[in-house]
Amino acid sequence: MNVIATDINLKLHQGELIGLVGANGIGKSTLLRTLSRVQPALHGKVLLSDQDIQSFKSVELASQLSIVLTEQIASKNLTVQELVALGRQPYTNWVGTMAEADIEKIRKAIEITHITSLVNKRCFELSDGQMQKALIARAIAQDTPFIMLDEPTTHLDIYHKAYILKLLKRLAFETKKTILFSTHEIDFAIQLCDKMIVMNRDGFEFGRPKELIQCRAFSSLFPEDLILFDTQTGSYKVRS
Ligand SMILES: Nc1ncnc2c1ncn2[C@@H]1O[C@H](COP(=O)(O)OP(=O)(O)OP(=O)(O)O)[C@@H](O)[C@H]1O
Repeated sequence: MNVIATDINLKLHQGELIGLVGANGIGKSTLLRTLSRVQPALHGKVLLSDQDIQSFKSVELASQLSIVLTEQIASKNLTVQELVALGRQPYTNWVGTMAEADIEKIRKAIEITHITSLVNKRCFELSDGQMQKALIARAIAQDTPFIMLDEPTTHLDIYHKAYILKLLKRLAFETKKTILFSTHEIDFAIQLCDKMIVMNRDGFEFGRPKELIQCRAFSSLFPEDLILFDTQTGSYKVRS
């Protein structure tokens, strides 16, 4: 057995956008999968609204927590409209009948993720970035108090990276959701997140981006032979 990370102890609050950063292979996806019950923790507890996550029934958990993983979805034959509609599954009855409110949430999720022109396309016809936006729309349609996303902006161009992260920030603030996402866009995360989790070989640091800059959390994230963290601009610079 390979233990990825230990002694992770933190509390996330309503209305916060939290970025999870760290080098390749450090354990960001593993942490998100563990927090969302996709895989079991080797040790310790995850509490959601003070309740052990293990004690939730699956459908109950799906109404509290949505997760966007990087893995491919099961059926790429679905249209974008159908994929986003899956977000409403935890709330519909056993035949999947949707109420007006469900349809409205799907419409809104499609609109704010800028994928209206894609609704009738099948998922296999989408580019990676378009697919990423459709999966984010599905999580938004699910409308849970807690949203987790594993590298939600990987395939997006720089404009849409900023757009999606700002959208997540607005969603967290306006709808009082807790949104946790992993990312390699450290400079965008520093600018937009309320809090960040920095995973490194010695453990993890958790706090507001400004505090993390001050305690040199970003400076010690990578070997300093190639890149240096500039505390003034909050970004990495290539060594000349
Ligand atoms: N299915 C698996 N089986 C065995 N080991 C795995 C598996 N998935 C990941 N690992 C290992 O677990 C460790 C953490 O991987 P994880 O995917 O959580 O890292 P990450 O921080 O998300 O990395 P990246 O930034 O590259 O996506 C890595 O060392 C990886 O090799």
